[in-house]
This record gives sequence, C-alpha cells and structure tokens, in this order.
Amino acid sequence: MGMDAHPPLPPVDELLAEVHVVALPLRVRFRGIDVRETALLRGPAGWAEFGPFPEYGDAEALAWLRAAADTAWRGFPAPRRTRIPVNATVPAVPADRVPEVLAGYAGRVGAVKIKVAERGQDLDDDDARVAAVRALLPGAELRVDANGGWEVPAALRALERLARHGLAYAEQPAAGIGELAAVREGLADRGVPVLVAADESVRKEEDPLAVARAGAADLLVVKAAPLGGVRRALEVVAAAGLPAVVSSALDSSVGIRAGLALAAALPELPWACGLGTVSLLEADVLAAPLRPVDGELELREAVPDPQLLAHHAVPAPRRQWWLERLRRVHALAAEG
Ligand SMILES: O=C(O)CCC(=O)C1=CC=C[C@@H](O)[C@@H]1C(=O)O
Ligand SMILES: [Mg+2]
Repeated sequence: MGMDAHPPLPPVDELLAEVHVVALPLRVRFRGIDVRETALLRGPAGWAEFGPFPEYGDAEALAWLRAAADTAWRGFPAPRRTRIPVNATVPAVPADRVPEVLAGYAGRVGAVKIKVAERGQDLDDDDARVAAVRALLPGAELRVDANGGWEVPAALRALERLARHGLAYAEQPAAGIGELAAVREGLADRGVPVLVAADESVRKEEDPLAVARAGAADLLVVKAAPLGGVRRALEVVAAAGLPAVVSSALDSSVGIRAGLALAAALPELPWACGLGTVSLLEADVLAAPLRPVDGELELREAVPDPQLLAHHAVPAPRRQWWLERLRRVHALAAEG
C-alpha cells in the first residue's frame, strides 16, 4: 500500500503571483467560527483554494499547499460522472434552529450529516437535533459526525440512543484508530446497525492508510486538501480498499470544486458527499455558487468573480498574514 512521492511545488514567486485572501461570513456558526478566511490562487491550470484553518500549524498546512498547487498547476483528473450527490450539513445548533439550517438547501434533501458531541452540550442536545432532522425528513439518509468527541463507552451509549432515529453511519465517533475499532466492535456486539466512518483518523494521521489497515472503519471520509490533492486522495482510496465519502473543509466554491473533481473521479461513489457547505456561507466568490439543488451538485468550472473577490477581500494585515504563511509553508516543502 505505498504511494508515489509528491511532485515538486512551483517556485514561490510563481505560486504567489496571484493570491486573493477573502473573508466569507457564515449563515450559521460552524466549528466555532462566524467568518471563514481563505486564500485563492491562480496557476496555469486554473484556480485553487488554500484554506487551512488559521490554528493549523505549517506542517499540517503543507498538504493543503500541495493540494492547491496540484489543482492550479496540473488541473483535475478525468471525471467519471458529472452529477454528485451531496448531504446537507447541520452544525451543532439547538434543535429549534434545524428548520432554518435545512431551509438553506434548495429542493429535495436526500442525506443529512448532523454534528454531535459538541463541547458544552450533552446527549439530550444531540438526540433533540437528530430527532428534529428526522421529523422534517422522514425518508432521508442520516449520519452523525462526532469529530472524535466521545470516549468509547460514551460513543456506544450515544449511538445506541441516536440509532433509534435511523442512522447510516457515525463519522469519527471517537478519537484514535484503536478507539474507532472498539466502537465498531461494540456496536456489532450490541446489534446497533450503524457503520463507522473515519475522518480525522485519515486526514490527521501520519499514515492515512493506517485506519484501513487496522480494519477500524467501514468507510473513509476523504478530503482533497489535507490529503495533498485530488490525485493523492484517489491513491489513498484505491490503496485503502474501502468505500469513500468525499467531504470538504468549509471551503468557498473554488475549494468545493476540487472536492467535486475527486468525487467525480472515484471509481465508485456509494454515498452522498459532504460538499454542500457553500449553503452554510452567506457569501461566496462565484456569481453562481456551487450550492446543491435537489441533493446534487453539478460538475462545472469555478472561476471567481473579480468583483466578489474585491468585495470580500480581507484587510491588509490579514492578507500579509496569509502571504507570510504561504511563504513559510512553501519553504517547509524544500526542507524536506
Ligand atoms: O462533511 C460535511 O458534511 C461538511 C464538512 C464538515 O463537516 C467539516 C468541514 C470542516 C471541518 C471539519 O470539522 C468538518 C468535518 O469534520 O467533517
Ligand atoms: Mg468529520
């Protein structure tokens, strides 16, 4: 299960030749933020997004830079499909705000991912949120994402209770690979029909294949940016031999376009993907944002509108911060 070496990055001056840093307000608070800052850059093959969250260190951000360079300098691999099923994403809001969040998704919604195990909340909050989604969408496929927030016994308790609403899978119910394996076994022992998906155990591990090798998950959540790009993510999925759900990182439409390219190029796509998050943003950089309609996104080009880039541009000190970060991360690649 080995993988190819990374191609070299373009020289830093080429990489920084055209960079736009924008701040996009959110409709609903997500991951504790109300505004998403991210960088867009243009290369010979097109536009790409470099948006590691500000708290990420340079080493972690390097994979995101490789991904952006891969997109903007090499383009995307050939698609196998042009329509991608996506899930709606429900942040850890109070249950009474669920209708408002789902109203941001146009037309039919076939699948919903619901955040659970948020710090400062308890299982009653999660249960009420999942119940509110189920009440509105009796036929939808539901999954929850705990972001590793439960210990193993709490995960088993929680999923046994939440499974009453009908859940397809739980994304990263506990933190490490060993814990995921324990949750998966515990659910099977108790006869709880919920699959286990690995997210952080793919994108934050030194070895993205370790979780598959350990047999600790039924499926993988793959994100192009933290895995070093669309091509790299395709290699990970092929080597892992598990079904994959493509997700994103709360990107603008430019970053979502890379996720769509990954979803479009996978040999099989059995699950709706987590690429509907532009619907959580109040603003975007495309005149026609990549927001799902009837639970689907269409594969099309994502070229930013110059006026929107200018309108959402960050103040000079924030732009400086992102440019310095890009330089540092680029230099890291040269080191090793
Ligand atoms: O998968 C989705 O439905 C949307 C993307 C999403 O949930 C995430 C985006 C960005 C950061 C992560 O905390 C989060 C995730 O854990 O999957
Ligand atoms: Mg996740």
